[in-house]
Amino acid sequence: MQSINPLSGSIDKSLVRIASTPGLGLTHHRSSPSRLTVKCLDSANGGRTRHEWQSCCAVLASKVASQQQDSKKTDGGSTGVATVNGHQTFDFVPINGAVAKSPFALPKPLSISDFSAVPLHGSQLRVAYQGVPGAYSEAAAGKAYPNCEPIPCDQFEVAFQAVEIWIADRAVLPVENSLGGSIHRNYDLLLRHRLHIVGEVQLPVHHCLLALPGVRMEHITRIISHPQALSQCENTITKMGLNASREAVDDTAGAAEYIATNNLRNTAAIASARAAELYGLQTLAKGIQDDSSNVTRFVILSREPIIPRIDRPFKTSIVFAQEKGTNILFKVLSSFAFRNINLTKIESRPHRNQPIRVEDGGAKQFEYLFYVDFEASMAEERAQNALAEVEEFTSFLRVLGSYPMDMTPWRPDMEE
Ligand SMILES: O=C(O)C(=O)C[C@]1(C(=O)O)C=C[C@@H](O)C=C1
Repeated sequence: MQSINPLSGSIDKSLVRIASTPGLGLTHHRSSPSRLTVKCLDSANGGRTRHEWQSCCAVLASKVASQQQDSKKTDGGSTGVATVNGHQTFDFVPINGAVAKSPFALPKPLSISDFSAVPLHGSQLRVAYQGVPGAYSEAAAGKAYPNCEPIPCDQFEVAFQAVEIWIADRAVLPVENSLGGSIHRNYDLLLRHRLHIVGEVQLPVHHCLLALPGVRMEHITRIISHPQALSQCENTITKMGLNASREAVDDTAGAAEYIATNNLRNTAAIASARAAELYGLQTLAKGIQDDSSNVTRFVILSREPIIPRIDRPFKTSIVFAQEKGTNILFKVLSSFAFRNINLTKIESRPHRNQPIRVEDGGAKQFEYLFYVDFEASMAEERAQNALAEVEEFTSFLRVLGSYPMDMTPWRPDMEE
């Protein structure tokens, strides 16, 4: 996945393949066995993908530039960026002396600093998720697209960007859990980015307590996991009577990997059964979520919206802000109630562009953005009428997506 491959120190073949793909607006030459110079041509006629590639190159160029600073400081690697005749030109050179840190030959998550390779091979859908292999988000990607190529990303934002710059075709991101509540970060990112919700996945989440082989419950003094997973198991862990501190890490499977890589015999991870398999851990306890029907809801994001239909149940997600000084929430909710449109979710978030309104007399009011999901397709007249009405009361309204509902029958034994 990376042009600069930190494990082998060689230039990734996929970058050469990409740079060789006709119509992408990129040219390249190998200036030395370990150096690849890629040039972004403004005049290339690459069709729909050309602009995306150019923005990809711009991102790459700036990331490579910052990597250059870092690598000079740390391991002497060099990466050059220049603008030549208005074209962005950049060299990829392996970072010297980089060695494999993990004993597991699994894909390393994308991070902002290494957006670089965009494989365009075959027709397999590339689905970005946050976390490392074994994360529940990876399972959600597999449920949505069973034959996809899952692309691990180290942050939610990276998954959004991976789709925007065509490294991935879709992103699958958690938005709420039946026990832990909303994943606020993703609500904020939905607004900041221009991707469309094209589907949802509801995934039963069954947590396990994992530790190194041979470690017993009484050895555990620390439990690490994703904050959502810690909160979903809070009561069960307390009831187990473990005298262990709890620490938040980026994702559940990452916690398992961390224990294995660092041979931590006093630490347990809350993660999936698949993470135990992947990272060679044993299961101390399973089904430790506080409710057996624990479910996380994920949204599927794409660059293009889908055409809403009426031949199957659809959901629509919107975000809106109120007119200054008016209280519109009741009116908005009535627009749906009068048309018998069921609301499935409402979430308020700070209006970050304008968080405070100072009223006459000095009182400060917090400003909010409201996210609403309702059970109707934008192809239905009642939904269109409801939104036309909502638009009258609001200063800002955006449809985040109209998409098929996940109607998978729920079975308590469905394990992830
Ligand atoms: O850490 C993971 O495995 C994730 O996929 C993230 C996440 C989340 O953000 O809620 C997804 C599902 C579970 O609810 C716990 C964690």
